[in-house]
Amino acid sequence: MIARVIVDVPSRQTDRPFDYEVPVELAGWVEPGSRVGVPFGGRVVQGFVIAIVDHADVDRSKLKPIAELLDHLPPLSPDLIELGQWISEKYCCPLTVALQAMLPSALKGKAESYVAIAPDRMASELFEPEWMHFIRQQGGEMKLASLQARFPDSALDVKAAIAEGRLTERVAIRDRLSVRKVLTVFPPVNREEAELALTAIPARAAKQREVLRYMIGQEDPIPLQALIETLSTTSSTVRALADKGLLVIQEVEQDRDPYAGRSFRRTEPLPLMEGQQQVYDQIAEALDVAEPRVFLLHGVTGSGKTEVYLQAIEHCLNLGKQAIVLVPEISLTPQMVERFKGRFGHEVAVLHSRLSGGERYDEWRKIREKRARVAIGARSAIFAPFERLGLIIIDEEHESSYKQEESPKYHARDVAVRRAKQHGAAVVLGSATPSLESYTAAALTGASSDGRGAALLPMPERVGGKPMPPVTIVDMREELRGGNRAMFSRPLYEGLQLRLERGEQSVLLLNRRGYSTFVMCRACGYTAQCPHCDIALTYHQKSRVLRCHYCGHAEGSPTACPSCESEHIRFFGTGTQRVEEELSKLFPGIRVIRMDVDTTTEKGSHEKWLTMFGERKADVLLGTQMVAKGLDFPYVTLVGVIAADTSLHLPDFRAAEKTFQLLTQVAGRAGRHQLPGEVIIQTYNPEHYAITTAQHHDYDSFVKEELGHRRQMAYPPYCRLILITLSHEQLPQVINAGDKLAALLRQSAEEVGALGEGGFSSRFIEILGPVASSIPRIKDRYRFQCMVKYRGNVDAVGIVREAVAAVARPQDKASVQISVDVDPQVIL
Ligand SMILES: Nc1ncnc2c1ncn2[C@@H]1O[C@H](COP(=O)(O)OP(=O)(O)OP(=O)(O)O)[C@@H](O)[C@H]1O
Ligand SMILES: [Zn+2]
Ligand SMILES: [Zn+2]
Repeated sequence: MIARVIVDVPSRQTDRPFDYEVPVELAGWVEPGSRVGVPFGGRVVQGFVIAIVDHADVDRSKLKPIAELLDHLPPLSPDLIELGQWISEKYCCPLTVALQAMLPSALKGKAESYVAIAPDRMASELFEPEWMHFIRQQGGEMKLASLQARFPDSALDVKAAIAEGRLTERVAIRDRLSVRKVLTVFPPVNREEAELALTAIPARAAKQREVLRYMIGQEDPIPLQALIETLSTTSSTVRALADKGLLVIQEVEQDRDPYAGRSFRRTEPLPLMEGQQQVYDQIAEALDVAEPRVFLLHGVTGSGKTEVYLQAIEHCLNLGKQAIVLVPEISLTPQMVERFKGRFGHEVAVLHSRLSGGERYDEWRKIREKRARVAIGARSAIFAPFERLGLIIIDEEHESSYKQEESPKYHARDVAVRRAKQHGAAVVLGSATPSLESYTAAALTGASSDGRGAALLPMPERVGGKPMPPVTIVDMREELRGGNRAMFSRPLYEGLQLRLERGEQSVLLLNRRGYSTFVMCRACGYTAQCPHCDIALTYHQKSRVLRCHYCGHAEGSPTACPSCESEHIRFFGTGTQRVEEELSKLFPGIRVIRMDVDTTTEKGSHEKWLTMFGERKADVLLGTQMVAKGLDFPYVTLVGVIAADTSLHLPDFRAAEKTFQLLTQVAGRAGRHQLPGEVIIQTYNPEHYAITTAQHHDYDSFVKEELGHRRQMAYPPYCRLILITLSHEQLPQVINAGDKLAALLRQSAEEVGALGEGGFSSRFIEILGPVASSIPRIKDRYRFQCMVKYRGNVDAVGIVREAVAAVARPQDKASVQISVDVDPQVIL
């Protein structure tokens, strides 16, 4: 039997299966999806079996055997392998990178060397070195690294011993994390016998008596540690009883449950509103026929999308299938999880990046071992290892965080559609502000069963006919003319004042992108820049440190200008910290919760702040994008946006779309319950269509206007993009490689005969660049980019793959690095 293995060496040359012999003792265990350790280039590396075949491509006698099998259940299934192949093709990345992305990081094993005393040397020798004696004490085998740590001078001797055959070396793949096992004490099986034994225990072993008596009275096994603590005894006492065969101590697998100790109030399905019912019926019908279908649920904020998701999932489970719910990382709050756990209890597995590696691994195993039927999580939860998927829900489908920014640069929305096709599952994309891509796909094509296009499901009204909150636009230029230089306009100031008086709550959004504090000298104009990246350093007030958000470089903040020695060096910008200060100045005693990257890095902090706010322990929730999504607090009656424009001027063709989405989302946080709400948006561009349409909650008008611009500039959804970024420490090298790449791309584009056929023909390809990236240097590497725009039946990815392969020389570490981003979301 021969196994085709994808080795975990991510490079272009190794991105193909290699054949290995399956040793007899592993036959029947090794299957497609198995994770194995295999010898490769003089090392042992981790790999995935993607197929079992009878004939090898090479001379069978030359095949090496698989060194070890890493899990008894294969972590990947054939459908996930196929999905990985699709990702690797579509997003131009090595297959192993795609496969590894599907698994919790705990399963990324690394090779470790072990040394063992050779079998014929097991009899202890008279004059052996201390380290050899030590290995013997360890049972004859131990980790090489541990031996070296203990005997740092032994390296040469150990090497010699291996060469002489006194020691053998073995390499094995070890997981970074493993199943957590807890030593557990089991009550005696035969209680009568134990009672008898109890009387036989001598009086001087009183502690043993006590432990045994206690265990006789127990129904369930108890963790050893807990037993020791309860009876204030020692492990040797318990072990003594185990040695006598009166108790059993065993390792028991235990889950690290991040939600342990929290109870979730059981909720019942609500009777659906008419709008919800219509949408639900269509989804339920698709689930019944089990055909792959895509729906775009366009429901305004507060229209009750989540209830529809919950009932659709219930229907899916009743059909004996499983469901995946994707939500953006920052919306995955306890509030959100609670809504799902409240309905489906412990059958919900939660997967997100704020869990520790171990917790993530355990949640993943819950799915793998069929203990969970619903997975809720961020982007990568799309790979939840379910076998019969019925439904995939993507909430806030327009969120750019569904696109992974590092390899594999996949979009979870596209992966979802593909996975649904494999399983005959339905996909529901939900949003109050659908991405233009999804919206045009749905509006133009409607539903079709081949998994392309989508059926539009509108929910234009809030639950119970609650009105959308009125939105006031404040022109900050007028404020300035009126003599107000503060960051709060008079209407926003008065609005906040009123909420404080009434004991209601406010949410303040600081749209912070590119808007953090920076350091500038007022005398000479010097700004503090990162020495490794062409970007200004951000000032962190608490630690008084300047930090680069791209490479992590940090330095103390200067007291005098490094350039002209003037003392007029100041911190500029309006970070959340400054808004917070301003609030306390204007409203003494105001209770503010600030949520931004600085206050939410600690594990659980995000949750802590939201719970506090929900319990009305603060008057204002102030934050970045994090406060815009999914929150549902009954006492929030004012939403203020401090500066709507900051995202409007980014060098990104989606700038207007992102601004509109953010404003609409944050406006939707107000007045969702009994109390009526109000929204105040401050801006320097009051007539911009992204702002005026958001004011009127008018998605259709926004889309119409925005599509006009996209069409004119030939941007998505009127074409597709591939962004190729080249980087190198030396500028001439990057420019050279960029020119070469662009020339090759143009040549292939010409060959397919669609080059420059203009913006509106059904088939075209256009090569832009090379130009310097908008951040021209990151981590001491210069960056240039080429952009491929294409439409219609053109294999642009194929063209790019070939051109990149011709320019990149990956075996040469000093060569230019090239990264390919298909359907990029961020173009910096
Ligand atoms: N059928 C129903 N009957 C009564 N209340 C409902 C019903 N459906 C939803 N609700 C309530 O309406 C409120 C808004 O619903 P939900 O949060 O699901 O809206 P949403 O569309 O997901 O909003 P957003 O996109 O703003 O997050 C919630 O408090 C929810 O409990
Ligand atoms: Zn200066
Ligand atoms: Zn930097």
